Amino acid sequence: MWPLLGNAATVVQLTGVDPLGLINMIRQAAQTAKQNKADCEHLARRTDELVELVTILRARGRVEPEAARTLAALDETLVEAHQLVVSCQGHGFMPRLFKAGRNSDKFKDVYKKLDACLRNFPLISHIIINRRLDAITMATNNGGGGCGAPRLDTTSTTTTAMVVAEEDSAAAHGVEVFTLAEVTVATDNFAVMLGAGDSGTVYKGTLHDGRHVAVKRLNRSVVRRGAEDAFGMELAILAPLRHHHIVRLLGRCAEDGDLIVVTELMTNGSLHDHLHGHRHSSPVTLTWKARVEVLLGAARGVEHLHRRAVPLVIHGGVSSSHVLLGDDDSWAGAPRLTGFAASVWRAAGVDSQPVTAIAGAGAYGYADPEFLCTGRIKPGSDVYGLGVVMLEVLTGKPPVMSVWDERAQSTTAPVTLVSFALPSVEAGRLVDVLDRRPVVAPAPWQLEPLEMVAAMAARCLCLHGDNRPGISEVVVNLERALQLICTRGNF
Ligand SMILES: Nc1ncnc2c1ncn2[C@@H]1O[C@H](COP(=O)(O)OP(=O)(O)OP(=O)(O)O)[C@@H](O)[C@H]1O
Repeated sequence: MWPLLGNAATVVQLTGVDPLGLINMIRQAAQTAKQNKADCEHLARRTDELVELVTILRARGRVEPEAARTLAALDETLVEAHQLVVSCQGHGFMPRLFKAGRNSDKFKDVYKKLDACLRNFPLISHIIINRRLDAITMATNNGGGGCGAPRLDTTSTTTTAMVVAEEDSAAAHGVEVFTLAEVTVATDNFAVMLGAGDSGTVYKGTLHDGRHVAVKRLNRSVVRRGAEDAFGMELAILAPLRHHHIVRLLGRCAEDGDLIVVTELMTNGSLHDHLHGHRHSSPVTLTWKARVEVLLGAARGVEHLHRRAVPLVIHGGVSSSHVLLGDDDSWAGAPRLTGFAASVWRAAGVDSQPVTAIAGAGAYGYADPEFLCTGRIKPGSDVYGLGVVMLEVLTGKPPVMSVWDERAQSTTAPVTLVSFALPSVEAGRLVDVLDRRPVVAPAPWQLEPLEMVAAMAARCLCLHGDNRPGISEVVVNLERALQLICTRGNF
């Protein structure tokens, strides 16, 4: 189709309109379409979803041959989409060209082409990063010592490679590079700890320009195979993500064996701390409205990763510790996802994909049972994690806990929240496990929206990923539950 794509002019370049301009023109033309109005508007929405991708690719400047081929096909499809929408405006010679009957086939054809382009991008990113890793590994192993020089151990080689490989991506997305001295000053020598996770410890900091930030420093004393690789991967995956419900990556530092990620500060900590910590009067524990708002925000973040991010991402670690809450006035409506160390780019054309040793599908209590059996991760693994978070929010209980055994007069060995609460939910007895902090004795009209959330949680927690709902269905369900709560008095 486009044999010399590396350097060849694309259709868009030939027509003199850039892809963002075309997307805009499609949007405008759809508004005035007279025939196939619904199809035109749908097509406009689909092409609107490409704005992020096109912006990122333009920011990169240099385009690899694989990406150039797909970009050219995308350009060509955008031109076709624009012609099709214009043809539906009912004047000129185009309407004669695309008769109504044939138009529906034309729309299908354009959707197919758009899908084909979008499916290619994760694969392309994968190829490009692997190629860079190979080149860097070869250079590191051959360089400096010549024949007989000792080979670096694979972990540190891969680490160097990952860090360098993410540099292109991070730089293209405006991620700043900080020196260790700058980070040390910003954090007052790592004085205030915000939290700690599997891959590092997070500190509070203030940059020279006054921005408050969270600084995650890989805990190098923890010998965890692959932890450093995860760090580089986290940067590469997080750098291009821009969404209201995903924490924003601001900077990084790789110096003197220190690997540091700088993100925006989420001043109200994690959902886990609010639900299970020692806060006496957290707004999350006070109302069901706030709780469902937080769930909805988290679900929207996952929806972005699964359906709109470029490349698509599987989070791999959805948990209440990875749902962060922001400013006082808007925090309940603006939770953001973090914890991307186990994330992977979604592979094209497969239902599930193998993961490396460093990635997974959730910590204990959150892990997708299908992943535990097969070792393969899929978007449904995140839906399972979100199902556990939904149960945490409904019951106020942590993902793993001990329960009091009346007969033995002692606490049991730790059990998961799923095995503790799901039987009651499935039996229609949510009240038996419902958290009483927001409403001590909920009336049936208050229980109804919570039962909607519980029923959705139960579906998210199906053993087989294929039986779980897609993330957009979860979002719609939570929107409905929230709407019901709001119309019934914001309890
Ligand atoms: N941007 C932030 N603002 C405020 N607190 C944060 C921020 N990032 C992390 N934290 C705190 O630090 C804790 C651990 O951070 P994070 O989830 O990134 O680490 P992690 O569990 O090691 O992640 P991963 O699973 O990616 O390794 C969080 O639960 C939260 O309490």
